[in-house]
Amino acid sequence: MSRSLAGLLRRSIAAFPAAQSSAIASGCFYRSATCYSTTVPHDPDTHEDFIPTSKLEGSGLSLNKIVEQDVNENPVMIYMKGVPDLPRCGFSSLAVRVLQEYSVPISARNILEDPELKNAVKAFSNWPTFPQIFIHGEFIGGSDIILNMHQTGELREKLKDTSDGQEKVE
Ligand SMILES: N[C@@H](CCC(=O)N[C@@H](CS)C(=O)NCC(=O)O)C(=O)O
Ligand code: FES
Repeated sequence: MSRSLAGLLRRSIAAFPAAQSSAIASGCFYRSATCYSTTVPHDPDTHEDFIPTSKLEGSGLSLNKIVEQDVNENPVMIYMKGVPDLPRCGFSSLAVRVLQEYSVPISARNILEDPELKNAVKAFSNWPTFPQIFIHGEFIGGSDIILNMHQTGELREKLKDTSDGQEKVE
């Protein structure tokens, strides 16, 4: 593992000492003000003008089709909280940092921007949490799995057919 990635793993815990015990209990490193793990319940009394809608729906494709297209057309696709340059959750941040160890293009969608997309991705993969990573159309899993695959060398194998998908040498 590169030194930067090992550092990130340590900082994920160390940066939030006060929240550490509750964070570990809840699975949330960013608990308190910046945690996005809660789902906003749909209020049946909300006027339909204010019900969250998907930005992607205007494309004419169903959200399920959009996800299918995303994962088939992009060698590495991640659905995450935030964007690769500004992850909004420690788990998404970790997954991006792992993928950035390789010279592969990373395609991403921010599910925080689109609750409908978030539900569509969960239904597509049958996986309840984010991040969600797909490689060559295959659902891989979340941050624990991608980190483990990186550590065992399995990720390098998976990415080796992707254009210049070699682990970066540091
Ligand atoms: N162990 C998981 C951690 C991911 C996780 O627990 N994500 C939570 C908090 S960000 C989540 O997505 N919860 C459901 C949601 O927010 O809709 C992994 O390996 O990816
Ligand atoms: S753990 Fe809180 S947003 Fe991901």
